[in-house]
Amino acid sequence: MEEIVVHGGQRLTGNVHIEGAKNAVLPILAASILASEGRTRLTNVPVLSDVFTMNNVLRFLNTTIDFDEINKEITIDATRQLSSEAPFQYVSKMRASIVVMGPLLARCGHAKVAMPGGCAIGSRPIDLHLKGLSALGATIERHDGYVEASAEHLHGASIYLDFPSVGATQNIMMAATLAEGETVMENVAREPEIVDLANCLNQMGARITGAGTETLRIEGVRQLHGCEHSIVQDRIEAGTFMVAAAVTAGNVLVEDAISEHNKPLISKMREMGVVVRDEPDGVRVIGPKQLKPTSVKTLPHPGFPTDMQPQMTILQLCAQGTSLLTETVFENRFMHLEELRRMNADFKVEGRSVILYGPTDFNGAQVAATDLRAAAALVIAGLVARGYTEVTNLKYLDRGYFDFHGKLARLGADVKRISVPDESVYALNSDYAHEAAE
Ligand SMILES: CC(=O)N[C@H]1[C@@H](OP(=O)(O)OP(=O)(O)OC[C@H]2O[C@@H](n3ccc(=O)[nH]c3=O)[C@H](O)[C@@H]2O)O[C@H](CO)[C@@H](O)[C@@H]1O
Ligand SMILES: C=C(OP(=O)(O)O)C(=O)O
Repeated sequence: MEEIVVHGGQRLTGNVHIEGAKNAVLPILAASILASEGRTRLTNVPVLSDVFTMNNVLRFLNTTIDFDEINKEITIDATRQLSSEAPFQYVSKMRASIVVMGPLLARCGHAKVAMPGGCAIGSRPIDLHLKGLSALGATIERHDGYVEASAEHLHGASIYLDFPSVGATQNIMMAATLAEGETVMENVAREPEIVDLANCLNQMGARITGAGTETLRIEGVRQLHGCEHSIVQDRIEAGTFMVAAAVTAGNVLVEDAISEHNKPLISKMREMGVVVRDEPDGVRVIGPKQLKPTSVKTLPHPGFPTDMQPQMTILQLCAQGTSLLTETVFENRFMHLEELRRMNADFKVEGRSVILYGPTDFNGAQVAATDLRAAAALVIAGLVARGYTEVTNLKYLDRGYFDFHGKLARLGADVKRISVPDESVYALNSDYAHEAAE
């Protein structure tokens, strides 16, 4: 197995490059299913395990995928007759594969997708996805762990989402592109990744307006075709490096970051005493000697993103005083905190909120990532801890960060990714990682 070993205490300085967004490329790959004519070429594609998983789902559906990892480009040919079943082996690996449902239904008149189930951060039902597809005319059946949607033809509808779910907005919007007539979706997700998906769909010939607002209007068309599209920058990766820079009292230019996409994070960081400024080539972050405490509540966009919550708790734990964080989007996204307790963090969870007692004198420890953003948060804690921090379970990190340790090392962090012997052997040999890191 592999782990990241961080020796804390270095200020981060320099420039860091940000990849295309995982949460944009995954639904856009699913959207490529809709192109019955021509190929789709995506650029600025992040090289992530989730992207490989989505490529495998699409291959299983009978598309041809060519991933040029060096140039970060994917070409998809979905012009052949497609299979309409996404089995458990893929959907269980990555929940986001559920977004093939809308495009498959629209393109094939049928979609059978394994129920995604929950994950470490919450239960994650898909009732809103199904409610929307059924409003477009699909018959929905659930059996043997699968959900099956069928429709001879889809028709436009008025759909109000009870909650602005990102995945439901994407699935319904994609299905509606080929429905007959107009679909009006209200209370939809407004994330930049929704806007990127709508832009790509429009280049494929769809007629979508209102992306980025609470109401989407989709005028159905008969057919979509391939296009060229560059994936939007990853605001969560950018935000993660902003936090890493701030917490180490560093000075980092996060290249090509779009500050408009990270407004709630930047506003909180400024409140804590961090200097954040737009520059021609990106966003510069300069961390103060002492951080001020603050209160944060996660919300759908344009509120504070839940995907930045674990990283934010590190900043709060380093602040001079008591901070509060309330997680309203996922019911179980505090698991990184128990790991941080081993690094000397002091906090109290009360329902959906956590009171964080700073400043923390973090000490290095062996910690295990429980999910994607928890992994990043633990590495960031290691950057400011005394001694060595060893972060395991890197399969989570690899879902959403390309070369995370390499980028941190180039900013001056003392960090390495190493192979260690099997866990059981390793437990008897705790000095191994430190020796390997030196
Ligand atoms: C691949 C991708 O883009 N993932 C992002 C997407 O996930 P995802 O699309 O799964 O997130 P949603 O916005 O759908 O979920 C948000 C909340 O709505 C609930 N819900 C959702 C759908 C539904 O039918 N019923 C329901 O109750 C969920 O349980 C959760 O509590 O948005 C999340 C919220 O910003 C981010 O954390 C994820 O990184
Ligand atoms: C929760 C996340 O992703 P996913 O929805 O793919 O699990 C994330 O990116 O932090």
